[in-house]
Amino acid sequence: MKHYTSINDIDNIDDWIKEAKELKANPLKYRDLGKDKTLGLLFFNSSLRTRLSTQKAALNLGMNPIVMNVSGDAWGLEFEDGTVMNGNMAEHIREAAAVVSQYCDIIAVRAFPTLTDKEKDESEQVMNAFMKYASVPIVNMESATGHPLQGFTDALTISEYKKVSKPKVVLSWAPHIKALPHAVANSFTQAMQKMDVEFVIANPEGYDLNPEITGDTPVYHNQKEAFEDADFVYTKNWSSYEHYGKVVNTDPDWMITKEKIGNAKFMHCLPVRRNVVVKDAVLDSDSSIVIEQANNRTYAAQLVLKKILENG
Ligand SMILES: NCCC[C@H](NC(=O)CCC(=O)O)C(=O)O
Ligand SMILES: NC(=O)OP(=O)(O)O
Repeated sequence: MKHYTSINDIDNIDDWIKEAKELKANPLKYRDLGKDKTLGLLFFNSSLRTRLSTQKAALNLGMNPIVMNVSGDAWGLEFEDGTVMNGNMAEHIREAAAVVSQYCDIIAVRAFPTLTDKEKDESEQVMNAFMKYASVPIVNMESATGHPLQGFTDALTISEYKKVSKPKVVLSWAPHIKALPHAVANSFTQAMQKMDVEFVIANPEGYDLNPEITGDTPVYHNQKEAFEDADFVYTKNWSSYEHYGKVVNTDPDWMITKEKIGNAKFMHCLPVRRNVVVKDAVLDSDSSIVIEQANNRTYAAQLVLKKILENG
């Protein structure tokens, strides 16, 4: 594998899950694979889990991680071609990506969407510019439309906790005060579509995800109906896709409660706002597997880095 920018880069999710479980059982087995190799992590946005688990994954493989907060610390980056750069942006991505490629053997990038310019977000301008102008492999640490390290982590976690061979998995929208990206929901959907699970999505009217991603997956506008016999309830807020980037509903009736989820396991990528998205009683109960889910971020990232290192 050269780059890892989408769930579509996973050739066989069952094989990947098996390999990630082996890494989790023996995380230092390949500690010489990345010896003297450098992983550069570039953050255009905040992060706790991705920032730490991806570094931990690199360290487990013997790599040296170096981290930069691009927004604020680096020069403002211009992504448009042919512009007269007489505004705020001091450096073009063409030079920046080429230069960082000289220091790093793999570059990982986090860059959220604008949520105002649908066309620009869907063009994955930042991720694609790095792929084009860097000369080393690129890893997506959450881009405008996808969070494939999270999506694969979620598949691994469901595989670990499932009690039946084909569990029912529900992706449920929940309220939030801010307009959030679609990336996590998109990658989770794509990961579930590759797994042997019964997968459905629950969201209010006006919150249907990009139909090109949801495809044949059933979408319910009634949360109760969707939650019937669920084994896993994966919760995430996202802003409207149809009314792009807008918050068109904050109905607290969509918040996740103990009563609603019954015996299902509760999942969330984190960070999560307590008592807005989900009640304390869920997060503080045995139903919640969010901490182990976050633990799995390390092994998901480790497998991705391992596959890229082995390729080159
Ligand atoms: N990487 C995991 C989620 C990141 C981001 N969440 C956030 O921005 C939450 C911000 C807040 O709660 O203020 C998202 O939804 O894509
Ligand atoms: N789930 C996740 O990506 O968390 P961070 O935003 O803290 O990295």
